[in-house]
Amino acid sequence: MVKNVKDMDFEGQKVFLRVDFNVPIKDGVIQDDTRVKEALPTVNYIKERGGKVILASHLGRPKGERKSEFSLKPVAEYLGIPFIDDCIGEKVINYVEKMESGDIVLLENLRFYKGEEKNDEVFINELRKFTDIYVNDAFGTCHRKHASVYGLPKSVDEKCAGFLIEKEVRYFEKLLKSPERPFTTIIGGAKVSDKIGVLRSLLALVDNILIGGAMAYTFLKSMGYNVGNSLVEDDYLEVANEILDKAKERGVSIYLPLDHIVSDSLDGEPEYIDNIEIPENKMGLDIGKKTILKYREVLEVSKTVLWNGPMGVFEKSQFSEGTFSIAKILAEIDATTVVGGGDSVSAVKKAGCADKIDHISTGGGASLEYIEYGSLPGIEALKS
Ligand SMILES: Nc1ncnc2c1ncn2[C@@H]1O[C@H](COP(=O)(O)OP(=O)(O)O)[C@@H](O)[C@H]1O
Ligand SMILES: O=C(OP(=O)(O)O)[C@H](O)COP(=O)(O)O
Repeated sequence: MVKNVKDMDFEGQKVFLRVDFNVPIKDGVIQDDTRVKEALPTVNYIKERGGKVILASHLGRPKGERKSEFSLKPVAEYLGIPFIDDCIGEKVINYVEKMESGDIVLLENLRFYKGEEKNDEVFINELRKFTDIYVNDAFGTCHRKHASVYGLPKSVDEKCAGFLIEKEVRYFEKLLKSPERPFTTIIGGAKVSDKIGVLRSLLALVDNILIGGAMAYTFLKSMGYNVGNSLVEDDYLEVANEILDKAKERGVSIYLPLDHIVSDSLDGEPEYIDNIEIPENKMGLDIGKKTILKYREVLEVSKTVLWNGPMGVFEKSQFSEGTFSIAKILAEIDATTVVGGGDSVSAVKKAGCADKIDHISTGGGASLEYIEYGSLPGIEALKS
């Protein structure tokens, strides 16, 4: 059984609260604060009940190195709370010893240490030194078997889930029980190797899969099309092929881009290509207008839509039309709509459509894996 915060007595306790503050930051400015805001009910609940709140998160993928662009300091400044420029060691232990009931502090990026992603025992022991109670509210990271999400809670007796995890799980449970059909999923973004496997399981659940973003080029290449310099994960070409074959067997329709916006580089001038194939030396950076039209047709007759991953490099205005168009279509259609993932949610908000989406999930990969397995390692680790 997984406990929740209401089952705990936080008074005077050191509470390690794992949150997902992996928010898009540009020049030190938070571009989308959804994940921060969604964690606040749990933060405030523990604070009001006298816990010493030690907030811990990752930001981006610094690969075990201390890199200033991945610092969580801007998030502490945004929240107006104290910040420690480390997440383990004497500095943290000494600070926590002086904390009083109701105090809050944010630690530096957990992924500045290799031990976090390796779920390393020594790193876990360091975190345990200042953990009386462990609370996980990092839904977006619950699919990772990392130290702060998996190893630490497994080694702590007093542990529970926060309000955000409860809310997300409740929503996905309901969605999965009896989704209205046709059920369409839209997958894009750049984390191809992370998300391509999930497509295999989604074949058992959905009627249509619309593919965009970098994910599309691995599929197109696997079908023998030229994709120029587009982002492709060559190790996954076979997986892509297998998914296409299985989809045919099961009668699931997979849609891929028919045309593209390409350029020489991420900062280059946009060029429209009215073709599935991409010329040598060009990279596909957004879906084209024919693709948008086709995807609209499918979405307009769908009754449940789950979207994770932008259709292009939407952070640059010249490559944002595909993503923003999909966001607007989702806002218009008569279907249950769910959008998950840091960047996808940011895109929906930038397009001004967030209030027309039924559920904005703080997890992209996490929500997909929840759907795949019916639980997540970070949630399993909370079971006593
Ligand atoms: N065609 C593309 N080539 C390179 N990067 C892309 C492409 N399409 C989308 N992206 C990038 O994918 C990133 C988001 O991917 P991902 O993290 O998988 O989504 P989410 O955060 O919503 O789960 C964005 O930064 C976007 O610029
Ligand atoms: O942004 C996240 O995932 P998402 O992009 O799938 O929503 C989470 O913070 C997990 O980050 P990770 O995919 O680097 O482990």
